Amino acid sequence: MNKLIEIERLNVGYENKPNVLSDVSLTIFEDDFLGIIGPNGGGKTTLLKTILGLIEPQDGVIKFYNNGKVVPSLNIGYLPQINQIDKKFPISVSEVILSGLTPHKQLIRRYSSKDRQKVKDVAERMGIEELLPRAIGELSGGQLQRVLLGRAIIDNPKLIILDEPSTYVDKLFETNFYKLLGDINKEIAIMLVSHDVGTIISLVKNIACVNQGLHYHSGSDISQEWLTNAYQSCPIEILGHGSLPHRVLMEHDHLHEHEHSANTKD
Ligand SMILES: Nc1ncnc2c1ncn2[C@@H]1O[C@H](COP(=O)(O)OP(=O)(O)OP(=O)(O)O)[C@@H](O)[C@H]1O
Repeated sequence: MNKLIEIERLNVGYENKPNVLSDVSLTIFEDDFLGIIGPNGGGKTTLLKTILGLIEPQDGVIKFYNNGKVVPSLNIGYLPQINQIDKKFPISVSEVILSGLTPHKQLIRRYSSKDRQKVKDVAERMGIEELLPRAIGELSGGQLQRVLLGRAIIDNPKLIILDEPSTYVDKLFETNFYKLLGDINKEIAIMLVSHDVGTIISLVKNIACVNQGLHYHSGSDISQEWLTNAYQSCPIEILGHGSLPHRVLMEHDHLHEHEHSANTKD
């Protein structure tokens, strides 16, 4: 399987908060569906922002690949936490989706009729065609999520990164949303941050637990037993609901997490 992103020995921190991520290594594959779990303040968003180039690491390497060859950058779609969106901003659904077509995602640009057709196609796929002329302030949380997902995929990215997409969203909506993600994952790699472990473990192909360090679980070898172990070494704030898939737990080593688990809270 081809690599898409390779992260080696990453150290990331802030001026007043060093060592948010310590010695983190991770590989994301071309058809990956990678779940990112971990406690509040464990560094999940920091990891996403570093991959997106929004934060400069103190140390370490991030390599991007296209068809197995190293490239300088990658087209990545980002779906922010919904509470980061200012719903009072006077902008329509179609404008939000269109803004996903610009290199720096700025809002002002001239768009062609081809661009507008792309918006229609994406909206159709997301099931939100009727919402296109509406202002984003009029939307429900679930509708807004679809709009943001449309914005994230419109530019044919190799990877989309979703930060807690199910926050404030009802269960029926969530099920449909995850179906949509499964469909998108046939073409695009997905990195999904969630506290809702119960839901994501039935969806993802691999899991990384981020708690200053990173522990990688390949192939979703996840069970109730795994969850108990993970909870000890990578405490997860909100445990998921619904039934867990029963898969065989493979042997794995939590040493790295234990090394870092002492001082990872805010
Ligand atoms: N801009 C910043 N300046 C200083 N410290 C920051 C900044 N952003 C995050 N932090 C700190 O870095 C740590 C990791 O934060 P981060 O948002 O990456 O965690 P998280 O795992 O995404 O948390 P949550 O699950 O609550 O979203 C926290 O202690 C946080 O307070």
